Amino acid sequence: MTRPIWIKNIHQLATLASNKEGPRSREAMSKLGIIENGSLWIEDGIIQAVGSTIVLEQQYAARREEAEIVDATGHLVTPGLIDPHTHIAFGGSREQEFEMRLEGVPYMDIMNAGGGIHATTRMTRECTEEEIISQTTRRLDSFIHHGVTTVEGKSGYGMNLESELKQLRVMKKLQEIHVIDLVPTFMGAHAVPPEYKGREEEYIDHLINDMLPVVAEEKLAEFNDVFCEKDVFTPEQSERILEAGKRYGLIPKIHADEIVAYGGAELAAKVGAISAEHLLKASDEGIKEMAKAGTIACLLPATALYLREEAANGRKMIDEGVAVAISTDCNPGSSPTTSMPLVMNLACISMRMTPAEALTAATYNAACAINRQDRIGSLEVGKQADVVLWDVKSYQELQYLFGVNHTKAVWKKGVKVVG
Ligand SMILES: N=CN[C@@H](CCC(=O)O)C(=O)O
Ligand SMILES: [Zn+2]
Repeated sequence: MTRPIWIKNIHQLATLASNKEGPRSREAMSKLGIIENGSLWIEDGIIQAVGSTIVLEQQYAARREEAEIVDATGHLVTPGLIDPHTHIAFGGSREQEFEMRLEGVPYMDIMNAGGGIHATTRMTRECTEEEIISQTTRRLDSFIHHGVTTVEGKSGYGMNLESELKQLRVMKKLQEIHVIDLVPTFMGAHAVPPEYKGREEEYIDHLINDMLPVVAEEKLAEFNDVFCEKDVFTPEQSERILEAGKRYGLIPKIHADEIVAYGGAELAAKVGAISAEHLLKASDEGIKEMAKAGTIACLLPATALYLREEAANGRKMIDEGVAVAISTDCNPGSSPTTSMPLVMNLACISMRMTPAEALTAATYNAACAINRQDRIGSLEVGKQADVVLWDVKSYQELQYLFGVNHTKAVWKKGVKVVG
């Protein structure tokens, strides 16, 4: 039996609790369920009680000696942050491309010349499972130190049956050995591999007929993602791939309208995608359709910054009724960061979201984007005790003091893993 944990005297406890289920948009994104001088009682990895310290002192009067007490005077406590979009399991790195881009070479030109996603695919194919596990573990360690307790991860640097399965199996193993919960997405449609150049439809047939059945059979993924972009997959091809995934129980996600407006947001609404990603160039019509369909916008302001592009219009999306989540997009090319706190800062600075909206986007709405809102994303009785204690007094201060990692302690399923 492990000792209960009682985190008390919390200056500001942002529970993110609400009596309304489902992704939040408009003013619901600003409601953080704040408790001043709050308390959390954690036992068996689960939150047993949430409330003011005065109330929990009475409730647990008979058991206070039993508990390990954490005095959070002067501190903010939030749910563990959730990163709903990463490409975390890969081999190698691409710092020379970073220099090329700084000299002005566009991201897609590098990719079309065989670099970018193709370069990482070559390096990932060459790695053993053990090598990818070791490189990915370093990134997961960095995530947890930034207060992130759950991470979605995509395949897509294999682009053949063997290597796609290798990436997904690596994530399955990491799920067993690392404290972070990893949520796997199949993204065989990250690009058309060079060996299929000019035979795009054949690659799609291969993906649908040979890859999807094995991914589903081995239960290696929950979602199916496509890079719907000019010179990658057209909306029609993307729809075919996502509809095929649905037949295997994989929920659609789409990398949409990142570089050019391409109808990705509209397609996300049409196929019932749980989320559409990037959306820098999403059309007004596409945003409206996403709001109507309940598709979450998963916005990646660190990627926009890194590519020196104008960020997606998060403000407009929230005002139009789209639920917004945010993510690092952690990948070796367009956003090699593991800092969700920085992403929250950028959501405020580059997407004109409020500090409260940024926190909702990195917790509850991020949980919704990976279909986990029943167990994570808010601090409520019965939910997993994924908790972060921050070295600031409020969520406002967390977003204001930007570019700094204020994580002081992290509990994953009630076990202290940082601090
Ligand atoms: N845009 C497509 N895929 C990734 C980048 C992958 C890479 O450059 O390796 C993204 O979401 O940003
Ligand atoms: Zn991505």
